[in-house]
Amino acid sequence: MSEVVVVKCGGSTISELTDTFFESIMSLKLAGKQPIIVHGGGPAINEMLTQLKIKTTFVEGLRKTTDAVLETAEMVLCGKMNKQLVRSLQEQGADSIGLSGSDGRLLVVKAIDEEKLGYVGEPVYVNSVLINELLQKSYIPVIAPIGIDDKGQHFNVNADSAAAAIASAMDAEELVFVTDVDGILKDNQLLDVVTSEEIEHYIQDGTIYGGMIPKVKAAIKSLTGPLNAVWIMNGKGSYLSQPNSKQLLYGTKIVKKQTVTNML
Ligand SMILES: Nc1ncnc2c1ncn2[C@@H]1O[C@H](COP(=O)(O)OP(=O)(O)O)[C@@H](O)[C@H]1O
Ligand SMILES: CC(=O)N[C@@H](CCC(=O)OP(=O)(O)O)C(=O)O
Repeated sequence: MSEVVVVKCGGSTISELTDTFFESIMSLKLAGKQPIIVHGGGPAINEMLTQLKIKTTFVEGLRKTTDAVLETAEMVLCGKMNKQLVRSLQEQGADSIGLSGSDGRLLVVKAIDEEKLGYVGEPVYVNSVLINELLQKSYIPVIAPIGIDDKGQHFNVNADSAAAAIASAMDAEELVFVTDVDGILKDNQLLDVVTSEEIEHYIQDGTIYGGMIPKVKAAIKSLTGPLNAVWIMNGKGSYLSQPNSKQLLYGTKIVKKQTVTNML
């Protein structure tokens, strides 16, 4: 199986993604890579919850998920956001297929803390056999972050952690978080390369906050496996259209530890 590239599209940027982004995904495919899209949809869930007058709160970046919140999140993520991405890829000629993590038990999860967070799950198993079958049939899977537990209960899953779990299970070559900023910023400057250790420090001192926290935590967790680097970049960037020109990458590269080359 050729190299898997997991691209996580943040809800902050999905509605802003242009044809160039979707063409880039097709370019990856044409260059012989196997793109997998995992997406979020936080702002769209917020909007729908407001319309339905359902209260929502966040605990450490995770949405406390009651029955009503779960129903709404599933509707928005698996309906609206997932189909929007599937359609945009199809418009570029891709054979994209939309799934949620509960379809085919693709993303098995366990509750993080039901009392504190309700139906919020953390990934414990990824059905990589199913994903591989789709890749072999040349589909681009587009995966919504809803998980299922061993009793069949559905869960809301942070999309960054879903993407990291899928990248690890698929032995991905690359994991790219596409968001609405160029990467990790410190004093308004883009950090080109950061290590897991530096990230812990930046969370402590408040440089990294809010929605960037689940992203960097998911990145650090996935770096404990074979993956060597995780990228955070802007949905409006041009990297993805240049799969063979890594020197053109623009964003933050998160690495396990500072390599000698990086320090020079
Ligand atoms: N150090 C940082 N550098 C850049 N963005 C940061 C940083 N710390 C927090 N953020 C915030 O993280 C946001 C991206 O996370 P989030 O809104 O959850 O995006 P997504 O929906 O793409 O997952 C940025 O828009 C920014 O407000
Ligand atoms: C548990 C939890 O917080 N789930 C997220 C799922 C969507 C998501 O992660 O979307 P972004 O990538 O846009 O942040 C939520 O309900 O907002």
